[in-house]
Amino acid sequence: SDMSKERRVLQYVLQTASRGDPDSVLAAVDKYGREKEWNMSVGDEKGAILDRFVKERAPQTMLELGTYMGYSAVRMVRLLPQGAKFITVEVNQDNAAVAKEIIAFAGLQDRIIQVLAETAEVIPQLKSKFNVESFDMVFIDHWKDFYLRDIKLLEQNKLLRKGTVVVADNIIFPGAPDYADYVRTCGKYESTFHEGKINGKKPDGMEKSVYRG
Ligand SMILES: O=C(c1ccccc1)c1ccc(O)c(O)c1[N+](=O)[O-]
Ligand SMILES: [Mg+2]
Repeated sequence: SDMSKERRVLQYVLQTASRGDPDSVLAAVDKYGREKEWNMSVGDEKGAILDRFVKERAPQTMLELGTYMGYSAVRMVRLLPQGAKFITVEVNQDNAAVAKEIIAFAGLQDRIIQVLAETAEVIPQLKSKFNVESFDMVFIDHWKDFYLRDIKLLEQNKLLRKGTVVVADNIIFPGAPDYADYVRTCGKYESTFHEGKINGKKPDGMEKSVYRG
């Protein structure tokens, strides 16, 4: 069968970006998405907001739910201090394989732990399997109807602590209304919405929720 869209993006990155240069990798994914085929990476507008959150929090431990092609993993790890621990979880084998190549091309393979699993399965194992006490920051960007289930799993497994910053993509499109309602009204988070368009046109945004501990 012919190449998947994700493989076409990878080929474009390998042919046009500079090895070991994360910014050129991000620019290539964004350019391909703008000029050729849209892809569901967080992109440059919401990505710039994410950059600011990462710089402000400077997390030593970070978790991402939903690697996809590795765009947001590259985006965030490029801003982390060298010793930081970054774990990203993806259930789709083909996309995880593309992400592995994009992350390696960006030169960040030694700073990213990729896990191929369902998030509900791996969240309860993170402390034991990956020697994590708790996360300073979490980025949620996988299936929208799993957001609420998984933030509750993170709470129950004591993986959040006072000041943990939880950022969730796609609050408007495709939307995660039950998640947004929960973080805004349960009393455990200081939650704010940050508007950011998809591909410069489609209204969307991310929710930033700081755990009160
Ligand atoms: O689900 C979609 C989707 C829905 C409909 C059509 C295309 C993609 C999507 C859209 C934008 C995202 O940022 C994103 O993370 C996702 N996703 O799959 O997780
Ligand atoms: Mg998304």
